Amino acid sequence: MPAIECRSLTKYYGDVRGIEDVSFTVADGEVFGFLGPNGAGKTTAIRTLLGFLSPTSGGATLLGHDATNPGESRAARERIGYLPGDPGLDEDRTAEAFLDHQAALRGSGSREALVERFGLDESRRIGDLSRGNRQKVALVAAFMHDPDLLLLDEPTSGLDPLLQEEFAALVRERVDDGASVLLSSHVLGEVAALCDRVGVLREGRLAAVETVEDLRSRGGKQVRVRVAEDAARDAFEVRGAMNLRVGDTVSFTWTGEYDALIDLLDRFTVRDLEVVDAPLEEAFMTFYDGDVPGPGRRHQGRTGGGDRGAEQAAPAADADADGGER
Ligand SMILES: Nc1ncnc2c1ncn2[C@@H]1O[C@H](COP(=O)(O)OP(=O)(O)OP(=O)(O)O)[C@@H](O)[C@H]1O
Repeated sequence: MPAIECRSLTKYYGDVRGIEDVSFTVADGEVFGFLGPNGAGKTTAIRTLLGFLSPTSGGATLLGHDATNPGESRAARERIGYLPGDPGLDEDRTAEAFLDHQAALRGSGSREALVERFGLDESRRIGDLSRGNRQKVALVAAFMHDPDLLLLDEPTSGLDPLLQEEFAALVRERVDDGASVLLSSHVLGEVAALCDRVGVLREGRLAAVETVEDLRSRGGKQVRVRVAEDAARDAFEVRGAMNLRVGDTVSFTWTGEYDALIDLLDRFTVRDLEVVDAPLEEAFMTFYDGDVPGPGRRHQGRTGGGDRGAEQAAPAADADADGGER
């Protein structure tokens, strides 16, 4: 049984498209990444899967439960850890009171270990915590009941690099213990480091689902070569060579067959040669027409509409789906 099976899932907010015709499967024990720029539909997909939003059409199962059926969705959420992209934590409560409440709903076997691991001071009022510390509270809430499936929306936003590493280690441990993960990010490196496969969301649609390995190979190789002869530009303007630069050395991104590259270079006396993986970003140019998700792009808070205000740091067992929206 797959951890998630999503079939033509579509969610419109009135006339505004959230996601359209999104289909994918997350296998048991897999880490699947949603990658896409702001507004691509990552949060909408996750919240519809969780049953917090009712789909306009299509369906999904989570851990075998029908995500569109409120009773089944509630049952599934007991075995799910959810980290919202924008945890609407109650500012007046202490972290301890919030985690106590979440623990009462779903359990808290790993709470103490996680609090220690992330160096969280539970006694402080959530309103007094920095963004990173709030994110830690949300992380502990999502992981502390040792869920079978984790849905993590921009999980490392606000965390410093050391804590990002700690988070990545935690995800890997949980997957080794049998959990499955769906995480969203617009940080390519994060997705590449953690995920087995990536679903690229663009304007509400899944533009592609690929293994990280395939994505890398799609990016091609970066070639830098110095030749003894005068390197005429025309000689390198061949199919497969992109971003060509000709100077003392010639550099280009090679997306063709290796044999063709060797044939090309064989016409020269090669003095120096470097062939390395092209940055993963290049693979994404093909999906985004230059609007590439990357480390420089930060999460921007949204002004919530409709049901967004009800978001919590973990799925409350009694959370209601919005029901009414189309
Ligand atoms: N409550 C809402 N009411 C109306 N439109 C919405 C609402 N929530 C999201 N949208 C719209 O749905 C589309 C997808 O937004 P969504 O938040 O799912 O994208 P995202 O990929 O998660 O973006 P981000 O990285 O900014 O979180 C956007 O056009 C957005 O404006």
